[in-house]
Amino acid sequence: MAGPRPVVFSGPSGAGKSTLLKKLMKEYENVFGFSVSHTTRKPRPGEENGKDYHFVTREAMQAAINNGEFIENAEFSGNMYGTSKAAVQAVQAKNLICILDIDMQGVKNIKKTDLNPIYISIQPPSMETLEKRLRDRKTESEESLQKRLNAAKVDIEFSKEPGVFDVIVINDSLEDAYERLRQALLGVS
Ligand SMILES: Nc1ncnc2c1ncn2[C@@H]1O[C@H](COP(=O)(O)OP(=O)(O)OP(=O)(O)O)[C@@H](O)[C@H]1O
Ligand SMILES: Nc1nc2c(ncn2[C@@H]2O[C@H](COP(=O)(O)O)[C@@H](O)[C@H]2O)c(=O)[nH]1
Repeated sequence: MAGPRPVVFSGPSGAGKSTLLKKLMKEYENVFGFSVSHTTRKPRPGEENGKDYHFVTREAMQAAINNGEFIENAEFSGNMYGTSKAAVQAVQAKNLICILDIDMQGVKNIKKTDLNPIYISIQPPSMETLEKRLRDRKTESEESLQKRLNAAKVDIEFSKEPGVFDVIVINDSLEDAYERLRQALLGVS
């Protein structure tokens, strides 16, 4: 795919990917653009269709996958998620650096494509902190929270595999983590 090298953000649910990438895109709005994924999960308060996600039904998403419209897709915590070719192309057409926020399965699948992104893992300082942040976010049912915490344990181990990620940022203090991210991506602090 043409254009500057995309950036993949991955890491456990609740690690702080959205928080960090929103901060980055606010500061560098003419540099980065977000690849708006599709999902079958219900919108959270404040989330906008077409901005945070394309919120779709399972039937519509499966039909689009079958039609070859997705670069990757995955089932996570009981919902479908996926990156459409159109989402990435829309960012690249503006000559912006495309940012993808995807789970571990997405990382594995993107590695089989020719997208060639920089892979960044955002990790929590501990499982206890992760659980607290997810609970305090108040977006998940107990069932969804437990699924996300179980997935997080696998994700944390995956992130330790040599060569999977180019950069690992531990999101302890938000300001410190942001500075490390900015340094890694732009060489500025
Ligand atoms: N460094 C931090 N210190 C304290 N709280 C934080 C920090 N970073 C993020 N948070 C908070 O933790 C919660 C989870 O962050 P966020 O939603 O960005 O995670 P995420 O990795 O994008 O999760 P998901 O994968 O579920 O979308 C949010 O309520 C956010 O405000
Ligand atoms: N494989 C993909 N994973 C995705 C995509 N968009 C988001 N995600 C990941 O899903 C979980 C949960 O997100 P949430 O918004 O419900 O909290 C998180 O880890 C995201 O990174 C995608 O297109 N493909």
